[in-house]
This record gives sequence, C-alpha cells and structure tokens, in this order.
Amino acid sequence: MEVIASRTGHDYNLASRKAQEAAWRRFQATEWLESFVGSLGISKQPSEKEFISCLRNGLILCNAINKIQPGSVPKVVEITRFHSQSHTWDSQPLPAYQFFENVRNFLKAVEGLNLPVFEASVFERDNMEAGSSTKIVDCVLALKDYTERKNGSSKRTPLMHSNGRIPRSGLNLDINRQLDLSANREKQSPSQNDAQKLEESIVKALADCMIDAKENLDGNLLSSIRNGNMDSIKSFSRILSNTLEEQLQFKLNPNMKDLTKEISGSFMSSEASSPLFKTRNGKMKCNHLQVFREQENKLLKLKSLYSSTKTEFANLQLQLQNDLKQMESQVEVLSMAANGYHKVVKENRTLYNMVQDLKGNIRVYCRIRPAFRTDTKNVIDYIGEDGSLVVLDPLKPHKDGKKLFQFNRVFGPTATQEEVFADTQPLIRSVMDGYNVCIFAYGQTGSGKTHTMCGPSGASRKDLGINYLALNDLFDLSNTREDVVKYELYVQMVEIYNEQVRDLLTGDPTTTSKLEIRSCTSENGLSLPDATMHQVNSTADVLNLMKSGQVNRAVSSTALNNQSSRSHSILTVHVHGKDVNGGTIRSCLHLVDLAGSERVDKSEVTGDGLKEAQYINKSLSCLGDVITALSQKNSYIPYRNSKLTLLLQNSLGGNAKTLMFAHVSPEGDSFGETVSTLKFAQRASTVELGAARLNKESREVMELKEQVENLKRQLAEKEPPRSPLQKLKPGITVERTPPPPVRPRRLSIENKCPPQKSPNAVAPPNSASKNRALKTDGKTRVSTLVLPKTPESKVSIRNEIAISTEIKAKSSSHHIKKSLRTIGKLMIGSDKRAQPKPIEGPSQSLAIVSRPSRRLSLTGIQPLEKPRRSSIGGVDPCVDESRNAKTPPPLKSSSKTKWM
Ligand SMILES: Nc1ncnc2c1ncn2[C@@H]1O[C@H](COP(=O)(O)OP(=O)(O)OP(=O)(O)O)[C@@H](O)[C@H]1O
Repeated sequence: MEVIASRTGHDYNLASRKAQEAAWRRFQATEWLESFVGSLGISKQPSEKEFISCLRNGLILCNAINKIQPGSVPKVVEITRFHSQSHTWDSQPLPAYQFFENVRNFLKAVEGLNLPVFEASVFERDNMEAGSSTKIVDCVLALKDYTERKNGSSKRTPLMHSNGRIPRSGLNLDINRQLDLSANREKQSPSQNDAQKLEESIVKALADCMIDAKENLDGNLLSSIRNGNMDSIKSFSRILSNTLEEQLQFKLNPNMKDLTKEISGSFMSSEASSPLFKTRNGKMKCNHLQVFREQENKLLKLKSLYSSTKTEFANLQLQLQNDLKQMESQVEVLSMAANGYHKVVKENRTLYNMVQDLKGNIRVYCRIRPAFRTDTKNVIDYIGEDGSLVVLDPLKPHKDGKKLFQFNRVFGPTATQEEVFADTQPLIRSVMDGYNVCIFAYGQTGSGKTHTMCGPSGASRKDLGINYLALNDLFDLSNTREDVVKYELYVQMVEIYNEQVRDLLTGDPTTTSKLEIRSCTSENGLSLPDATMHQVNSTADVLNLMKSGQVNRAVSSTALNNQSSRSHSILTVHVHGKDVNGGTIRSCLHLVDLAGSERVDKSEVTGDGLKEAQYINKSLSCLGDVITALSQKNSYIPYRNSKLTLLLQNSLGGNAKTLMFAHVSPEGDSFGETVSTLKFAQRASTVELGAARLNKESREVMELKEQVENLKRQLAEKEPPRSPLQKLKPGITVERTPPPPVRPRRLSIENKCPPQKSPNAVAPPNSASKNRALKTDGKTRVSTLVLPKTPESKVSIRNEIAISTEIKAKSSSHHIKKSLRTIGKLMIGSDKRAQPKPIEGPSQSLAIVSRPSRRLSLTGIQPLEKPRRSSIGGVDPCVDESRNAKTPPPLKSSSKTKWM
C-alpha cells in the first residue's frame, strides 16, 4: 500500500512538474512571438487553449516565418488585419479552408528550415487535450532558436527540451567556470590534494543536486529568481543546501562531516535549522542531518536507558530469586504444618470413632422419603451435612414452628439405596470380624421402612434394600478372605405378629407353632433356636429366601399404605468363621423391619386390622420404654414387656453394634408423627450400649477350655456318688440342688441363675446373658453349670477354676488342683496374647477404664451407686416362656405417649 501511495504521489509530482514546464515554455514562445511579430492579444502566460486559438488562423505563424525567411509563405490569406498604430491583430474567425491554407504553408516553410513541425489537425480539434500545444510550442521555440542563431546572439539561454532537462555538460561547464577549481592543480601539496578532491566531489554533488533540485522548481520560481525576488532565492538556496547535504552525507567519509556542515551552512537559512521546514510549494521538507543527529542522541539516551534497565532487571532477578527461596522455605513450613494438621484431623476422627465405639452409642440415621402428595406443605426445612435436620410445623410457618434434630446422618428424599448402604457398610462388615450387629428401621407407617430394608415391591436389583445388599457384601467379603478364614452364613427370618413369633421360612407360617425366644445364649447360641435356619451360599439363595419370607409376611392395605406391614420382620444372618489358626468367629446380624407406628383413626382400620394395629402400637410403645430406660441408665430395663424388646434385648442393651434408621414422611399432615419419630430417634441416639464385644476365640483358649472340660470330667468321676457333679457331662447343663432363696453376695457369670427367682425381675442385659454362680456363707453353690459357648473373658475362666477349686475341697486329687492352677495361668497368658492387635488395642484399654461405669460388669458385680431393683438371682432369662413371668409394671403412661 505504501509503495502504491508513494508511486501515485510520485506520478502526481511528475505530472505537475511537466505541466509547469509546459507553461514555462508556452510563456517563452508567447513572449518571443510578441517581441517578434507584435502583441498577440492574449495574456503573457496563456493557457493551452488561449495559445492555440491565437495561432489557429495561421496568420501570426506565417508572418513570423516570413520575417525570418522572407517569402517563405508567399501568399498569406489575411482576413484579419494588423493595426499598425495599435500593433494588434483583428481575430476574425476564418473559414476552415483558409486557415488550413495558412497553416499548411507555414509548416512547409518550417520543414524547409529543418525545424520541428506539428500536425495541422491540432487546430481542427474542438476538444483540446492536455499537451496539444506542446509541439506548436516546440516549433515556435525552434524558430526562436533559429532566429537567434541566425542573428548570432551571444546571450543564449539554455534551451530546455520538452523533457524538461537542461543538458548537464552545459551546467557543469558553467559551474566549473564560476568556481575555477582546476587552476594550478599540479602545484598543490597532498593535503591540498585532499581538499581539492573534496571540492571536486562537492562540485559534482552540487551539480547533481542542482539537476535534481531543478525538478522541484517551477517556472515561476526561476523567473522570480531572475527578477531578483529574495524569497525565491532563499527558497532555492535552501533546496540546494538540503540536497547537497543529502548527497554529501553518503559520499563523504565521517571526518569530512564538519567540513560539509560548514559548506552546507552557507546555504542554509535560519529557517532550515529545524529538521522540518516548509518549501516554497508548502511541502514539508526534512533536514536529514539534523534528524540523524537527533536520532543519534536518542539512540545514546536509549542505550543508557537500556543499560540502566538491564542493571535494574538484574537486581530484580536477584530479588526475585531471593523471594522465591524465601517462599520455598515458607511453603515447606506450611506443607509440614498442613501434614501435621491432616494427621491431627485423622487422629481426631479415629479417636472420636473410638470414643463412639467405646460409648457404644446407638447410631441413628434419619431417612426422608420423597413427598408423594403436593396438596400439603413439605415439613422438611433444612437437611445438614452434619446430620442436622430442621422441620417446620405447617401450622406455625414462622420461627416458633421450627424444630431442630441432630443425628449421625440424614438422608434426603433423593438419597439412593446405594448411598444409604454405603454408610452402613462398615458396620455390617464388622459382623465378619465377630461383632453382633443390629439394624432396625423405625417410623410411621408408609414412611419407607420396608423400602430401606427390602426395597420396593418387585424391585429391580439396583433398588434392592439393605437386607440384600448386606448379604451380598458379606459374600464378597467371605470370598476375599477365603484364604484366611472359612465362613459359613446361615439365615433365619421371623416375624412378630400380634405378639407371636412366627417363622417366615417354613412352608406356611400360620400353621407353624409359635416360636419361643431365649433371651440368653442357648445351647446353639441362638435366641430363636426353633426357627428354621438356612445356609446360604450365594446372593441368589438369599433372594429366594427373602422372596418367600416376604410372601409369608403379614401385609395388608391401610388408608396410609396399601402394602402396609402388619408385623415386625427380623432377618438374622448367622456368621460362623474358622481361621487358619483354628480360631473361631460366631456373630450375627439382625436386620429388623418394624411395623409402622400409626394412629388408628388415620389408618382407618377396623376388626382384625384394629387388633393388629393395637399390637403393633403396644410393642412399639414397649420399645420406647426400653429406649427411655436405657437412655436414663435405669437399673431396670423392661425388655420382657414385649416380644419385640425381648428379641432385641441383646442388640439394644447388650454388646452389639446397633444402628437405627428413623423414617419420616415429609407431608404436612404427618407432622405430628414425624416429630414423634424424630424425638424417639434422638432419644435412642443417647443410649450407651458399651463397647461391642468381639466373639472371637483363639485356638489356645479353645484347647485350654477343652482341657478344663476333661479335668472336670475326671473330677466328676472321682467325686463321691452323692455329688450331683457325678452326673456332669461335658457341655451339658446339670441341674443342682436349688439354692435357698437368699440374696446373692457375689455373681459368677459362668453359671445360670437358680430357677426360683422372682419372675417379674429382669436382669440387666449382660448379666442376663451370663451364667451365674452364687456364693453364700463362704460356700459356693453351683446351681446350673453351663459351659459357655463363646467365653472370652479370663474372668470367667478364673471363676471356672474357682468352682473347680471349691469342688476340689471335697475331692482328694491334689494333682488335678495343681493342673487346674497351671491351666488357669496359661489361659490368662493366652488371653493376653489373643487381645485384638492395633485397632482394638486402645479401645480395649479405654474399655477397661470405662468398665466400672458400665451397667453390666463382666465380673458380674453390679455398680454400687445404682442398686438394682430386681433380685439378681431372681431372674433366669432362659426361663421357659410357658412360665409366663409377670412383667414388671410398665413405665408411666406419660413416658409411653412420648414415643407415640
Ligand atoms: N426413599 C424412597 N424413595 C422412593 N420411594 C419410597 C421411598 N421410601 C418409601 N417409598 C415408597 O413409599 C411407599 C411406602 O413405603 P414402605 O412400604 O416402605 O413404607 P413402610 O414404612 O414400610 O410402611 P408400613 O409401616 O406400613 O409397612 C412405597 O410405595 C415405597 O416404594
């Protein structure tokens, strides 16, 4: 673009210069003609049109040539007349043929003089083009030249050609003549030679620049110069000096710059001292030397700026490096602190979980089912990540109507079965490590209990509930640990319907007789020994069993749920494991789907349905009483008031890990039941169960137990026949003479309590599950000796040995006594070794610290600060249900209504 622009500018300059040249030459031609043949009647500087019109009739031209060469045009057609007085011509229009005649004759005459001619047709054209007059002007000026030459005129002005160039040679000669530089050249010294060379080059440059500068001049300027106009002279000298400088700049070596300056200085006017100045034509011209100097100065400044910036930059770099080093060390410190912080957080979490485990709190999760109806307000106001839940009373939609509850976790309506299970999984997995676990779903009818535990009816695999997912996970774990432990899984499924326990895995549960609950460990370690037990090897087995169990379950339609469970269903998974070292694991997982708490008026049930509802409400009310008693740490816990609480006794007050899912409906018309459920759940979360017990025995303990059995057998054989121990068979309960009904002073957890206890009293959970030995007046009475299935406590072993020692007093076998002592010592040692390693370690030690505060002591001695109401020896939890022990009076009705 720049190239095109400069080219266009150059073309424009050239054209204007040519136009100026042409005007100048026209002026010369007109001037000469006027001086030669008289006034032409046109301006001194005529335009092309004027000039051509003036010469069109050929009269002036013919007269001029006739003056130069008389008779050249013998017959001139004179229509116009020359006024001799006024020296002017009449310019009358001629007929075409006449002025053609004149012009033709003129051209012939000029040709005869060997001078340049033009075409006569130039005068014929009406539309005159630019440059039409050029050849006529050339012809006239040639005539002028011819005349001057003929007259021998010495005052000859250089003739410019139509290309506008003055011949160089002429100019050089003139300049040489003026400067006279060649004189005495041979006589000059070397330094003079240099100066001479410089002068020559200056002259040459001057000549060149004059030629070039001439192109920038127009006729007016030159004529002004000729007329002695000072402005024009100044302008001309300025142009010359600039051009000269330019030339010298490139031709001379740097040492000569000053000289050049001196020379050029003489040409320069004061105006030219600025780098830019205006030429006569108003164009801006540049003083290159000055610009160069200025640029040089700027460059120097830039150089110094550059070096200072460089130094500054280096300093900054250094500073940056130092800063980076400092930052690095700071980041290191920070990362160390962060690591430490993470460690502390991790430790805190571990310790918190440990404390929770030691306290054995019932974990409580809340699950909110999606709202099915849009006609009522949603009561769920806020669900916190930290387990907080705020519900809003739809009748008091302001601050007062808000109630805050805190749980271990709250699952919102969008929570999936997998999410719910993921949080439960670690707890469920601990079954495989030997812990008893109980998960039960509580809530108003239709709030989603069955959905959580079993999944919706006809659920696809992804919607299946905790029951299925748990068993599936247990199978996975069993497969993973196959090389270390061999597991066997057994399943029982029962329901409590109208206060009767029914087996759901027999053909027809209605036809089967009701099952008895053994609240203490029975011979096979089951609380429902009569319920059918199915070994399961795969999830398919589990699914089949669960399906048939669901079919057998009592379900009917109510106004609140068309598939309402009318019973509490309990799926129990028994885990038997044997590790490679011969150790055993026996634990169980209870998965309980409770029947829904409901208001009879709301569920609109009548007849059998009403009876079912009353039973359901009663058992749930009993569950509430148990929870209240446990949370208040009462010495008396009313487990026996319902089949449900009796069955869950070990899970609620024993040594299991227990998790409760509190289900709520979000609809506004369920607000009362929702709050009641949430209060119940919150109360349950305060219940401390104590640390869960690990049902694991090492091989050494088992062998030692076996030895004890053998020794006992031997002792029995040596016993006199009067002793009931004579009839003792290993592992079988032996009835002894019933002890007198005296208050026991000490409890032994090994032996069962005597049968003649108060039927109303219920022993605290742990003691109830332990066998007791009673001591009166320094004598031990072994009432019922049952060898524990899963004794893990060294205290129990000690007690066992103590029994044997008592017996020994009546026996004469000193040798056996000694052996028993040794075995006792060995067993204590092996128990120490059998302590769970890193994870259980701290919890065990903490458990020992917390032991005195636990409701149930493994030593069997009750904490003194809370005297028990019931007689310790008065209750045999394994007492046959047929004895129909009277339940203690229920808690105050006010406490019951709390949970309903
Ligand atoms: N989280 C949930 N997501 C989707 N649907 C749910 C959810 N919870 C419950 N439901 C649906 O709500 C209905 C009632 O649920 P469900 O039968 O599990 O209640 P319930 O508490 O067991 O009632 P009941 O005590 O009367 O047996 C069912 O149709 C169930 O599929």
